[in-house]
Amino acid sequence: MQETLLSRAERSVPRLSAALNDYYQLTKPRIQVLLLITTAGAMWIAGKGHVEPLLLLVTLLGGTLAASSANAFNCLIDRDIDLLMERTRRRAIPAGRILPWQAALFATALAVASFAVLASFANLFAALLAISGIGFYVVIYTLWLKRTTTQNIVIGGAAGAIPPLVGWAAVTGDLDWSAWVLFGIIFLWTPPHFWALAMMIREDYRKAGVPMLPVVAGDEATARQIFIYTLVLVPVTLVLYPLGTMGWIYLLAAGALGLWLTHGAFRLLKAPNDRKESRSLFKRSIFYLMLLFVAMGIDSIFLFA
Ligand code: HEM
Ligand SMILES: CC(C)=CCC/C(C)=C/CC/C(C)=C/COP(=O)(O)OP(=O)(O)O
Repeated sequence: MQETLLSRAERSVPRLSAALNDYYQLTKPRIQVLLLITTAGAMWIAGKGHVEPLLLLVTLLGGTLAASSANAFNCLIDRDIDLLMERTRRRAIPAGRILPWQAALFATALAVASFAVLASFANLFAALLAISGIGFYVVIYTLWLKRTTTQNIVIGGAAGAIPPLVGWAAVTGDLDWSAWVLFGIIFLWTPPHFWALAMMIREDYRKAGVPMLPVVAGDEATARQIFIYTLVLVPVTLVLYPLGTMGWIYLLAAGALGLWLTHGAFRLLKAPNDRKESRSLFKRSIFYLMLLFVAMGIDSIFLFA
């Protein structure tokens, strides 16, 4: 009897950890690291190199809960198209391991937790910004634009640019020009980031009937758009220097990183059908944004020392 109970308990441990992992994956954890870096970078600059460790911690926690909620709602709403795409068909909802009502409850609980954490330990403005980020990503991007227009991620990309606003507001209770430049950087970065990926997996989106730009307009037109957005993005990153928000260390880093990203976008422009080039630009876009925000952090240490 005791043995049966024991073996039953032994069997339930892996099942519980598999279920927990399914819920964890619903939050798209791999994307969160970069969202955390952009939030922390904004807080560091807003605090002129000095941020209360506890405020940093609770803001990153509240921001992660908000992004997790947004991603879980996205997985819930997109379960039909996720089932049709190779990249996403093994996700827990389309694969039937999490039921839609369970995902809805999970996503709602995360949103409530995010609001409670940010409103209690940061401020109401930061909490409201995070909630509006969830609303924008879920309603404007996922429910409306994603399935209806090739400009889906251009407008929807504004949601991904909200985390630095949350970080800035948590520190100052307000948003100034520099905060909006950070927003603009991520807003303009999103099309090169995402369209490079969409070029790699264009057939998946075609199968699912999602009107991503490479599906509708083709590789050449998409590579051209990526190049244009990159050319606009780089000068916007440099604006933080004349604004006095960042110093020369950042200026040099942003210039060098900008050339590196532009070079990647140019190579794709020359070979728009080459999947190696789109894959390389997608990876480059992620390192680019990560290193840009790391450079902001390093510069603030010297600038505000
Ligand atoms: C509307 C805007 C965006 C769209 C449509 C988008 C789309 C995607 C997609 C479809 C993937 C592949 C994910 C997978 O294979 O599961 C991806 C990867 C990624 N995205 Fe985005 N993204 C957007 C904005 C952002 C933002 C704002 C960030 C962070 C600041 C971000 C960070 C990342 C990272 C780090 C990865 C790589 C994950 C990995 O290691 O596989 N994305 N993105
Ligand atoms: C403050 C706050 C809560 C902001 C929200 C930030 C956020 C969740 C950004 C995520 C952007 C993203 C990964 C989009 C992919 O969606 P997709 O549906 O195209 O990707 P998929 O095909 O992998 O599901």
